[in-house]
Amino acid sequence: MLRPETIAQMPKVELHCHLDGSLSLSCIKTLAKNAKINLNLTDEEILEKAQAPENTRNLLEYLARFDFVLPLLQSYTNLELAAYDVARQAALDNIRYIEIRFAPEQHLLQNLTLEEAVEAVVAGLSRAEENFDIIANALVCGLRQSTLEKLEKLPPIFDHINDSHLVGFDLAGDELNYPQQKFSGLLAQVNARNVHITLHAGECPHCEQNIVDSVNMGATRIGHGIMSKNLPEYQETLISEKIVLEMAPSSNFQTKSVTRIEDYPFKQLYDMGVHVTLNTDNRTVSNTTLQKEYEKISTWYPDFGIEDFEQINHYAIDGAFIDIVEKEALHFKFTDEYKKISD
Ligand SMILES: O=c1[nH]cnc2c1ncn2[C@@H]1O[C@H](CO)[C@@H](O)[C@H]1O
Ligand SMILES: [Zn+2]
Repeated sequence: MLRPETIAQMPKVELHCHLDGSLSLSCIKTLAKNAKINLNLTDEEILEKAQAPENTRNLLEYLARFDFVLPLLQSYTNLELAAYDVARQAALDNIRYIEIRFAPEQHLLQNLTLEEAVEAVVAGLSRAEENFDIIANALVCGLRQSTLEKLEKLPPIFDHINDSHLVGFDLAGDELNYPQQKFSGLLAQVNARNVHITLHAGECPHCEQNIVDSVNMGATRIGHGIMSKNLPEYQETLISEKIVLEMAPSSNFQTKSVTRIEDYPFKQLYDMGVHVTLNTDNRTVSNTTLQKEYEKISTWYPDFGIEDFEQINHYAIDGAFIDIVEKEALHFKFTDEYKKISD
């Protein structure tokens, strides 16, 4: 088992982090003040509302926790501050490259347009890049429970926004009731624009088919993908196609993807050669940091060593939605820094 100080030294990549689920306490308070919303709550009460309890029963109960912060994220200023806040926390977590995702349609209650919501987030990420040693990009999420009419407004965002920080598309939300098949037309519109795709899939019990369908619809990464453990014949395809699984241990236990460590497939998939990665999913809702997720993995699998953590970061770099030159620079930097930690 690695010491927390060793884990803290490791540079990290995070591919799966939701903006709205990851706001710090101080940021939540600032956003409320700006929005002229009187929360009238102690710090403990704020966190209680923003975090999912351990006895959360399923994904839908987990997602209900987002209702608390969304009213605070309805202006350009607040979205910019929120994006800055999450990238700042990531830099403190020794993350050098992060992709932060959000669903623009949830931020339009005060007359922002979809494009303005994206511009605000991208502006906050750019400002964080100036102040911290981090590269921070944005992903646009569609919500599965949304109407197709609303969802079809998302692909054109990629025509209208010409900013290098906007790097990909995701589908999040209710996987229990909205399987992947429903979205083939939408994803064709995303593919037509050559936009990178990662999709939440295989997060819920009995949802494994969504993983196969997601890859067939153009996803090169899968959000969680826990149920791939039930697809022994398909694991070879995940390996040969170098599909990246964005796993998030704390979140996966809270949503009851799994309930026993023996059933968590991270190490088994890693040993087979599947490109697994570690992520927070939601720093606040899951009350975590990437440091804590690494510590958890190190405790569960004491043999998972520095070189294994380095390997999953190289997998994450390979799967990142950036160009080959940026990837090479990150690979080089990580190899160099991990070597120093091992020495
Ligand atoms: O683990 C997850 N699975 C599915 N959807 C999620 C998860 N975490 C967050 N969101 C959803 O994504 C939206 C945009 O960030 C959040 O508002 C939440 O509804
Ligand atoms: Zn997620």
